[in-house]
Amino acid sequence: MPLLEIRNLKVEFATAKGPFKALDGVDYTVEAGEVLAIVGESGSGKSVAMLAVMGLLPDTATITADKMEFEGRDLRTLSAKERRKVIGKDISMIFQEPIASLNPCFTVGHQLEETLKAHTTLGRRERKARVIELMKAVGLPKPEERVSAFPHQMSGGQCQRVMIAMAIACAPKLLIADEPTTALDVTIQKQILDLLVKLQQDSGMGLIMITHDMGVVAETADRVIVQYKGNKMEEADVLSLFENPQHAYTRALLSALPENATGDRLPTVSDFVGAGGF
Ligand SMILES: Nc1ncnc2c1ncn2[C@@H]1O[C@H](COP(=O)(O)OP(=O)(O)OP(=O)(O)O)[C@@H](O)[C@H]1O
Repeated sequence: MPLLEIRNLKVEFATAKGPFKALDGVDYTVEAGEVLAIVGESGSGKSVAMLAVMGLLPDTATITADKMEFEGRDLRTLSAKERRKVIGKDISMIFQEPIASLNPCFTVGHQLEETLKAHTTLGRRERKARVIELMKAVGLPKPEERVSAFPHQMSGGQCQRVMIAMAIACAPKLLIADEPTTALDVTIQKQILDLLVKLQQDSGMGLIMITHDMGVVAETADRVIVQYKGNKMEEADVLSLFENPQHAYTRALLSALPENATGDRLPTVSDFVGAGGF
């Protein structure tokens, strides 16, 4: 049984200009221990799809799917209470803006402890020990001191490490990382990607990596879904996708990688729109 199995997921938003179809019938399957990358440019519906899984879309969204299962449990029919047991514990998510995702009023140690309080039965002393353990696991220096730091006293990369610590606090079976390195400096991006891959390999959790960056796909993924304007263009294992891309849009994304540059200017996807028939 797959960890996550979604069939024909559609999301439509009610907007002032009328209904807007953000996702138009996409399938996603993630096996236990697998890294799936969902790649596509801005607006392709990558985030919307995973926010639908997490139940985090606003009321203006209408979500339909023929199947939406986590470990065989139907996510569509879970009560709010049952959903809280799965979301944030078995499935967790990290976002692009680590500083904005943390509460500025509380220390990072407190915020990590709150996550443990919500989802585990650990006592106070055990929680404090686990917080230090988690901070070590994500490579935060001097965790005994850093527990008392507020988010604004940390760098973006360190805040993302805290967010990752929060996300793995309850040993999730599936972690969804939505552009986890986009807001960070280039040198830090690589460190955070390496950390995510290491945590995934050590724990065996499934990982969904949402990205617009084929470089990130190459570094992390086992399998790749390429999305464009709410539709799936292509799905393949990572080697086949890079060696033998089937769809013109995938070739467009690949040609935007710096190592594939031929002229004095990098091509963009818009150079291919129309020509490739998508
Ligand atoms: N709450 C909302 N109301 C209306 N439209 C929305 C809402 N949230 C997202 N959309 C639209 O849905 C489409 C898909 O958005 P989504 O955030 O999933 O794109 P994405 O591929 O993740 O790109 P990005 O990397 O920019 O987030 C976009 O056109 C976006 O404007």
